[in-house]
Amino acid sequence: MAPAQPRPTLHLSKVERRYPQGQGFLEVLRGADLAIWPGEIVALVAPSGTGKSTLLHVAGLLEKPDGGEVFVGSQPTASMGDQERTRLRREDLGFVYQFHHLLPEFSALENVVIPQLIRGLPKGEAEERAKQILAFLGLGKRLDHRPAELSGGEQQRVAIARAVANAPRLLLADEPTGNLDPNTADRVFQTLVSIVRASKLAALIATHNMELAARMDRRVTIRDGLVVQLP
Ligand SMILES: Nc1ncnc2c1ncn2[C@@H]1O[C@H](COP(=O)(O)OP(=O)(O)OP(=O)(O)O)[C@@H](O)[C@H]1O
Repeated sequence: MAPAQPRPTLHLSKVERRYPQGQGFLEVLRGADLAIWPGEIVALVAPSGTGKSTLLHVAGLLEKPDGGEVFVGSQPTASMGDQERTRLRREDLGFVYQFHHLLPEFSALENVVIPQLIRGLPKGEAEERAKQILAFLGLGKRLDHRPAELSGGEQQRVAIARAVANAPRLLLADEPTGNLDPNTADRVFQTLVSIVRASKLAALIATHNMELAARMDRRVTIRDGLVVQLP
């Protein structure tokens, strides 16, 4: 039997997305194509207002495309129902945002454990895994701290730990270091890359920081509603 063809972890195929504007529509994505392969870290470097968040929302199955298809692995998602999309999002995708969105009343450990419990993992296993990931990210001594008792960089590392705890296939990050000073941003970015590499994930990371973008495997931008490769 012929070996299975390798597939991108994420494949946006001719994706269209438009929003009502006045009498007509604002065409934000007009047939955007993007494939991200296992283990690849791709930077999305797009000027404000060109559709970066729209692309991340469509890739993250938070918004449905108005045309085209979004494949997560081999699964086409455009015609999936909400329940199935939620399941796929929970199992296959991890999200990191500019502001960490941690649960303020829970500890660092609990913030990483809770999404795993929601997915159905036994508590002991979820805690063990959370401890390992937090230790890998240099937070082994901060397990019991609540978000307000952590520095900005530490909070963002907890958010990264939470995003990878369910062993997603794809990590989507929107300005994950945008809220941090340059030195902390650099350290957080390094830990993000190291955990993505160690877990053999694929990642799409939106950033305005060209220095960080230069250290990723590939850079893309959005031009006239299409995804364009940058040098
Ligand atoms: N729900 C919506 N309804 C109407 N227009 C929208 C909606 N969401 C986004 N837009 C418009 O679509 C365009 C692209 O928005 P998007 O948020 O994707 O930009 P962006 O590149 O992420 O910008 P930034 O970097 O400033 O966040 C913008 O002109 C925005 O005003």
